[in-house]
Amino acid sequence: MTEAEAHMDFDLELEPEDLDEEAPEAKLGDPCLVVDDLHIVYRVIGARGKKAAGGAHITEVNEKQSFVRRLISSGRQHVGAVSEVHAVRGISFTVRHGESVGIVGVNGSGKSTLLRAIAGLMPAKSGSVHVSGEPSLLGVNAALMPQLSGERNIMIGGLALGLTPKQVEERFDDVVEFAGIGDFVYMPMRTYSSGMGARLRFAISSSAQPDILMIDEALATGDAAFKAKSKARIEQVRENAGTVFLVSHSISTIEAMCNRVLWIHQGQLVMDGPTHVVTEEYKEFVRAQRPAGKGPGKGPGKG
Ligand SMILES: Nc1ncnc2c1ncn2[C@@H]1O[C@H](COP(=O)(O)OP(=O)(O)OP(=O)(O)O)[C@@H](O)[C@H]1O
Repeated sequence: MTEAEAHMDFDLELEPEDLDEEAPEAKLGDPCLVVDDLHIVYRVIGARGKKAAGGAHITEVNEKQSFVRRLISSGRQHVGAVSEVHAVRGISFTVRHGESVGIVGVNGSGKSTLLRAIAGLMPAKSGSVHVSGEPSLLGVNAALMPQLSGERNIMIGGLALGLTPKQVEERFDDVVEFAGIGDFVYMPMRTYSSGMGARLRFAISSSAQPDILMIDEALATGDAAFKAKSKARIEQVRENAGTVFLVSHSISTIEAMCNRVLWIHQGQLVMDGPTHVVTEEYKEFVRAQRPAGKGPGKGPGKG
């Protein structure tokens, strides 16, 4: 089984506790996020090949250098060609307050890149992201530091989300309890399992009642009890007219938590609609890929 197929199996994994659950009806408010024809490009030095993970497009960049520039750089070590990975290619959508939006797609399709762009952590090559609301939208992922203890990261992450030091102190015990990391909170974050790290990030980012709560896979790494707690917290955010974005390979988690789903493939939006309509199509697509045994070959809607 290829790595892509292994992930696809995980995609379709249904957990018994989620089967009967559906995301509650959303009370929708005004638009709070507009993504307009967004393009995100990574520049990679020394890369070769035409396709990256998930079929993202790679272009080798032939930079014409001036005579002076060539003269200056002639003494430097040659680091290879510069390539561009076009990870998000012309995505547009609008989200309203109170929506809970899931993002699905095979590995490397551009989900995390899109989330990071919405969080303001990735510059757009072209197009734009317009956000209304507090800058607590900032994902804490960028702010957390693996060499520092969980305790220090709770403070840094809380401050990055706009809390005062006193507010962080008041919420400290709740964050540790929610993340279920016990005394590990005094250890450097680099010693955490990926699940512990993900749970702590979720606990920090949801402690500030953000306008837009963004979750990347954290829920997939938690047990049933953590999922139940997370679901309650997501609903709390939405009740306060917040918006939730969730990237997960667990379709059952997306179905339990989201009212709307965006399906991204090779950096493009292939479907945007009510959760079950999109997840059914997506599951069909993933199943159709399996017999070929070669991972994601054809794109959706390409026969
Ligand atoms: N820092 C980077 N530099 C260069 N290319 C990158 C970088 N990060 C991601 N990419 C490429 O951009 C494309 C989209 O990656 P991204 O991580 O957004 O996909 P994803 O859908 O979140 O994948 P996964 O489900 O595996 O987490 C992939 O082809 C990936 O290889």
